[in-house]
Amino acid sequence: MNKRIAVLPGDGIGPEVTAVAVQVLKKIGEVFDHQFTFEEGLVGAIAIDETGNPFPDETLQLCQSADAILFGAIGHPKYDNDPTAPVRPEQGLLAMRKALGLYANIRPVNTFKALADASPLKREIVEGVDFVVFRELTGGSYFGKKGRSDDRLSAYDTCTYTHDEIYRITKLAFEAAAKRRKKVTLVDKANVMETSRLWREVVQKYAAEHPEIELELMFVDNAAMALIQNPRRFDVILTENMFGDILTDEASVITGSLGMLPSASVGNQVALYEPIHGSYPQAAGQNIANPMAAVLSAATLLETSFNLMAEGKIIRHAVEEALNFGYVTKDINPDKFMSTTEVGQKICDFI
Ligand SMILES: NC(=O)C1=CN([C@@H]2O[C@H](COP(=O)(O)OP(=O)(O)OC[C@H]3O[C@@H](n4cnc5c(N)ncnc54)[C@H](O)[C@@H]3O)[C@@H](O)[C@H]2O)C=CC1
Ligand SMILES: CC(C)CC(=O)C(=O)O
Ligand SMILES: [Mg+2]
Repeated sequence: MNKRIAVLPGDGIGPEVTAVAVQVLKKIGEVFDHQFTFEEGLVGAIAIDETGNPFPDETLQLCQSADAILFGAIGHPKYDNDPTAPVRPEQGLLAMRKALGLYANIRPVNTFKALADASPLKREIVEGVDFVVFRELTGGSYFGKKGRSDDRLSAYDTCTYTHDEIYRITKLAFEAAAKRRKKVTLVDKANVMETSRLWREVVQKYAAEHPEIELELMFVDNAAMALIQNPRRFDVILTENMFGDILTDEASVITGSLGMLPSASVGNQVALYEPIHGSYPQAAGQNIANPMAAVLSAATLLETSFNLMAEGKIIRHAVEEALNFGYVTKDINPDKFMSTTEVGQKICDFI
C-alpha cells in the first residue's frame, strides 16, 4: 500500500513522541511491505517562531493533500505565562481543526491489564474499564465569539451550537454504540445552559428513532464524579467540546497516565490522529515523555484511515507486551523506567 502521511510534531514533547510513532509506522511498513511516506509541517509555537502564523497555509495544503495526519501537541510556556500575547499556539490547533472539518474527536479509554495498579484509583474500580468519548471538536465556547470590553475589564466567550453540529456527531456516537454495548450517555449542563438543552433535544429525537440504543442523560458535574466512582458504567459518552476536553484528561487517571490516551479527530475528509495530552513543556527535550498515546494514535490511523486492521492490532499488541515486560516511562513506574526512545525501540522490537 502507498500512503502519504502528514506529520505535525508541534511543540514541547510533541516532536519526541511523534518521532516514536513514525518509527513504529516505518517498522510496520517494513514488515508488511507498505510504502508510507512522511512529510512534516509546522503548527503551534514553532510555526509562530518560523512564520509568524500558528497554522501556516503550507501546513493546511500538506494536510489537505495527505492520506492521513499524525499530530503531536502544541503549546509553550512563553504564551501560557503571557495572557496578553495576541498570537497563540492554541489558535493554530483550533484553526487546523476548523479548516479540516474535524468535528468529532474520538477518545477511547481502556485499562491495560498490566496497568491496573498504575492508577491511583483502586484496582477493582479500574479493571475492565472500556468506554469511548465522542467529543464535539469544532463548536462551543472554544470557537464562539470572544472578546473584551473597551476598558478590557470584562471578557466573554460565547458558547454556540447548531442543530447540524450536534446531529452529525450524535450519528457517529450512536453508530459506535451499535457496535459496542449499545448505550450512549449524553453529558451536558442542560439544567443551566441553553446550548445543552439544544443538545438534549437533538439527541433525544435521534434516540427515539434508534430504540435499540439506550440513551442516558447526565449532568457534567455528576459525570465528573461517576467517571472516578464507577467508570465501568459508561459505554459511549457523547458531549460538547469543553466538557469532553476536561473529562478525558480526568479519565486518563483510570488508565494510569495521560501519556496513554490516543485519539482520532475525524470529519468528512482527511482524519488526524493525536495523543490527548498537551506539549508537557517541563519534559521537553528530556527523553522522558510516554510515547504510547502517540503510538496508539498511529495504530488508530492505520485502522481507521487505511483499513489496516492487522497492522493496527500488532502495534496494540506490541504496546501491551512493552507494558507486560515493564518497558515503560517514568509516569507509569517512577522506580523503574526507560526513556522515550528506549520504550519506542522495545515496541518496534515486539513488532
Ligand atoms: N492537543 C494539544 O496540543 C494540547 C495542548 N496543550 C498545551 O500544552 C501545554 C501544557 O499544558 P498542560 O496543561 O500542562 O497539559 P499537558 O497535557 O501538556 O500536561 C499535563 C501533565 O500530564 C502529564 N503528561 C502529559 N503528557 C504526558 C506524556 N506523554 N508522558 C508522561 N506524562 C505526560 C504530565 O504530568 C504533565 O504535567 C499548554 O501550552 C497547553 O495549551 C494542552 C492540551 C492539549
Ligand atoms: C489546547 C486546547 C485548544 C485543546 C485541548 O486541550 C485538547 O484538545 O485536548
Ligand atoms: Mg485537552
